[in-house]
Amino acid sequence: MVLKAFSLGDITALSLASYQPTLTITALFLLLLLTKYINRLFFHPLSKFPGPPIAAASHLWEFWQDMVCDGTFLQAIPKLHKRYNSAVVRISPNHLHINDPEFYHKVFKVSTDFYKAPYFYEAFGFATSLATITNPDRHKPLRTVIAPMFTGSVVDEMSGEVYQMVCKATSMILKSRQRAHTFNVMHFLRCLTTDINCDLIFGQNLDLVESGYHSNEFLNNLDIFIKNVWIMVHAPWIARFALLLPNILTDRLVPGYAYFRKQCIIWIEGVRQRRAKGITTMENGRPTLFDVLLTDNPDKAYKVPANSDLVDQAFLFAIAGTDTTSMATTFAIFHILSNPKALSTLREELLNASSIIRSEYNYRKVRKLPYLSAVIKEALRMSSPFPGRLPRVVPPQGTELNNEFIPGGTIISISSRCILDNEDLFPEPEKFMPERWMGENSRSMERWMIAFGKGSRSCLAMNLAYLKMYTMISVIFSRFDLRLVSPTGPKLHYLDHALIEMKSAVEVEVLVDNWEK
Ligand code: HEM
Repeated sequence: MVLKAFSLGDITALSLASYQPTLTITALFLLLLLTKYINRLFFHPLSKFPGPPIAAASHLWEFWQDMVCDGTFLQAIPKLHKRYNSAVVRISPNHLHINDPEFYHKVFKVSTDFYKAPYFYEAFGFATSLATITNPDRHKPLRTVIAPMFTGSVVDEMSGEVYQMVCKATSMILKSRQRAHTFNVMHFLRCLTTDINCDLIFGQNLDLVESGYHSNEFLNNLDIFIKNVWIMVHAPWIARFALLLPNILTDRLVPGYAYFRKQCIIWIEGVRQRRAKGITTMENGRPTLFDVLLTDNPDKAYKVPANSDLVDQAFLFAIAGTDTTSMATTFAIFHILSNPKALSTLREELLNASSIIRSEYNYRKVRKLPYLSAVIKEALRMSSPFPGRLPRVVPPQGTELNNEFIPGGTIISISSRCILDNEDLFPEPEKFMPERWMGENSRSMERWMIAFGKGSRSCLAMNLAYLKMYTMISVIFSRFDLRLVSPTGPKLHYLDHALIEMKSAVEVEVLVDNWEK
């Protein structure tokens, strides 16, 4: 009995003694955390701005929207601005979201001193690419080397080839139509844009259209990568760590990532091997983007970088050139087919222009067709493939909005959806109205065509994106009478995964092939 009492007392005393340091450390840690949260909530320079207290105190709110609610940031943001009745809301301890169209032009302009935010751009796993470099002194020279590949006149020269690829692709629709009367628009356009893109960037054609536009490993892995993109942003150390592991483990940790890098290495190696044989251009005499990137250019102080930097570049162009244009064009096809008036106006314009579309494709003239141009702008407005945060850092001297000072170093975001759905700029924004880009307002409206961004970091390949969109839409609607099978509702659903991830599949049926008649 004595022994038992002694043992129990002793054990309790002993365990308390051994737990004491752990308890003290835990208590200290919690106290530190609490002090940090209280400081962020009440004494931080951004505490004067409204927002959910959880967002002010920790990164949990942003994490919750991205990871747990799976890319619902876009829906949550306008609600916050409404709830707090403010153009500025705090969405993270050091991050403000701003809903003010004029302020957009202060940030997204040529020679801006609001630079891209490293926490975001460097986390995607291709940190030295043109789009993700945050340091302007490294970005500007690289852009000068790549930009000549995408000028208006260079892109004009590609129009014949792109037209041929689009025509061939539309013929494949008919072949597949013999098996099934409908086709998945997004899937078809992704295969087409991937073929065009790989040709231009690496001089290699994946032949996705030719092989009956079946899903392939590249597109499957692109889907997987985009689906999991927020893991990279919220836990960037995972990607860094994953890269040190064998590919099979990397793919477990950040799905799609290892495949993508491996595929980029194969493409770049293909260009290297061709060049080693003395062939420095494609058959059409034009160099590919990687012919340019694999050549020192002393005039522009460009030296071919390390292989990992080239892979980053390939990674960016493989993603940027594929889903962006196909998504915007899917939106165009869906909305045209959902609006009988838009469909008949477009068909009439294209019918009258058949000499510059069907007989001999003249892109310079096609891109001046007024209704087609308005349709494309409206589709870009309604889709905006990069709809959410494109965060920038406020320059050291700080900035001002509505007489409120925002200190230097603050991260700010202006989601393009907030501008493109702004009722003052675009009345009844949920409606597809190409006419809003026409008539006497058309020039002033250009200021709000922000789907490609604006300024020094705007889309480098805007001309190419337009070429693809004009050609795909003009050929498809000249050639076919189509019927929308699904969705039959007024909206396309998508999630914000930095790039949009489509949730609605647009299914269309070919009724008549007008070019067969
Ligand atoms: C409808 C189609 C497209 C849209 C709406 C679009 C939109 C954008 C936007 C908004 C940005 C700026 C992103 C930011 O601020 O972080 C951007 C950058 C960029 N885009 Fe596009 N894009 C499209 C197609 C393409 C295509 C087809 C390519 C390449 C083949 C491309 C290559 C790039 C590159 C390289 C940048 C980085 C430019 C820089 O920072 O200097 N884009 N794009």
